[in-house]
Amino acid sequence: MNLEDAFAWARVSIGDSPIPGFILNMPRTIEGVPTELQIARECALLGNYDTALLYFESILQTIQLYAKTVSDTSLRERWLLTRQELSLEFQVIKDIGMELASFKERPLGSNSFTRSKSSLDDEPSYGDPVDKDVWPAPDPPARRPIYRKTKANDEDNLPSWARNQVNSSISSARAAAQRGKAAAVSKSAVSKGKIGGSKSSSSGKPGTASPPPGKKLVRKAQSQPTLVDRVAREKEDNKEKVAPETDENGKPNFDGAGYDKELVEIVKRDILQSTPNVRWTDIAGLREAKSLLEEAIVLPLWMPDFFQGIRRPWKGVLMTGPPGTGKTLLAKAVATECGTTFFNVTASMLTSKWRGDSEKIVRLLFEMARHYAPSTIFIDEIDSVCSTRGEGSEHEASRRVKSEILMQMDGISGSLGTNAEGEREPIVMVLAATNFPWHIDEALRRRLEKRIYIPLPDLETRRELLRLNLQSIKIADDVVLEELAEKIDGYSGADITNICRDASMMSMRKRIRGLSPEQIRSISKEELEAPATKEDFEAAISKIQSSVSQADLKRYQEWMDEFGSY
Ligand SMILES: Nc1ncnc2c1ncn2[C@@H]1O[C@H](COP(=O)(O)OP(=O)(O)OP(=O)(O)O)[C@@H](O)[C@H]1O
Repeated sequence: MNLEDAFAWARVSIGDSPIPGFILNMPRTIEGVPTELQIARECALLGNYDTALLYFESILQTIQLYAKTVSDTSLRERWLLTRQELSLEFQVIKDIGMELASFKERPLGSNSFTRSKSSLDDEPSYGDPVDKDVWPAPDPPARRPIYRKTKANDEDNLPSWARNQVNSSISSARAAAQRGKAAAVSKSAVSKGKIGGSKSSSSGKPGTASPPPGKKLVRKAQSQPTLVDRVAREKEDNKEKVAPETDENGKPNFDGAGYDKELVEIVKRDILQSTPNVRWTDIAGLREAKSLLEEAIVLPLWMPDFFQGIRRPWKGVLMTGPPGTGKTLLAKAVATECGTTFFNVTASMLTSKWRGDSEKIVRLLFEMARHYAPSTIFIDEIDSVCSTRGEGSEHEASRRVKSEILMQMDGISGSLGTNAEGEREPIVMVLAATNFPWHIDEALRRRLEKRIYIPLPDLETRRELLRLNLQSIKIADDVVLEELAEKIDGYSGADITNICRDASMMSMRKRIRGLSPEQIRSISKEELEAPATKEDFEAAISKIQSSVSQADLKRYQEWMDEFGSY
């Protein structure tokens, strides 16, 4: 369908039917988008907001579906950006439509708009509002003509002011499209049209044929912001409210245009952690895991030319193992030590708190990660959002979130090549953790190319853990860390931290037993901070059992034998 045909169709349908059937039958191809967009904008210009919105919806959907099929990240990003801009336009048109509807609901009567005989027989026309200060001028689109198709020539049925406007819009749109400046199309088309007004009336000189009805109102309407003004203003607002110029590191702030401001704030506040402040030295043992993570993340940053082609960096790393073994700490240390921006997401955040918005959050998250690259996205408890697909109990929303994560991970090129603009691809690494690796969807498992096991601490690590945990408290001379470390075989790092905390509070508990609140308050700090004894540690160990069973360990071993990738 060429532009004229499409437009003729659209014009015929305006007024004939609230939902023109041809829209529903329209082929949804990406090639059809420019034409559809042209029609959508023309419909908006002529005040047929319902039809314009239908077109916009179809366009947004087409772009979204198409973007999913584009493997080139930068190209896909550009499509998604275009989609964001169009959805802003869509929103503005929707707002205008709603505003207009609210005018229509007001009764026509003494305190409303008066009707006068129109130069067009079948067209409603409005005179001046009775009280201009109280009642705003109705939006000119309310006066839109109802066009009817004739055998002779469709355009004959258009009043000349509208025909001139449409023709000039189309020709300028064509010219601009040829120059490849799509943005200019809307600007010139809309500003010329002033949404249902006319060029001639804007200059105060009526056109050659009958001027548009309700000239005074049209003039008044011209002082109102145009579609383009509103889009531009909304973008400005977004920038002002969402994105100050630079962050604390002097990096340009993420421009959340096109996204719900609240979502951008949520991600910035709850997920983005620029400095998690955990060092390798804060983590006991796990030497293998540390060096693997370093290799996966630091080396590609240091030697980008080496990590090309088959040696591209890993897209994702899965850390699995019993609970409390330091997986979260490792992820934080990666971000601190490697200087990457850290996005800390727990899957439960996505599945509960923002149900409904979860997919948008995932999209936003990856977009922000690319903006602040090099970035590490840490997804804890990934099994709860990416469990095996198609299970009966699977919720539709979590299925969509899962698909979005997979799609976004595919978008991480993993190569350090250059994009169409000659810029280096941003490095975004997904680091996931789970205590239930057997629940993970196989498609996700494949994308998490490195799958490493974070084990229970061995003897040396347990000793180191005791040392780390006890460095800020006093311990009695009878405490031998080596002996203690042997006694707590089978305990996780988190269990050991609990034991140390409990033991360090034993002397205080003994000291305050049987005392009144008054007496407790009068105890000196020195007395309370008596060193933890061997007896205290033994009491703590007898109270706290290991949180990991042998059966669990066996299951991890079996899974790693089958799917592990070091
Ligand atoms: N290797 C370690 N070095 C230092 N502290 C550790 C280590 N392992 C565990 N801990 C302690 O255990 C706590 C829990 O660790 P972390 O949250 O990293 O475990 P996790 O494996 O992510 O647990 P979960 O699977 O339950 O989320 C830490 O805050 C820390 O006190």
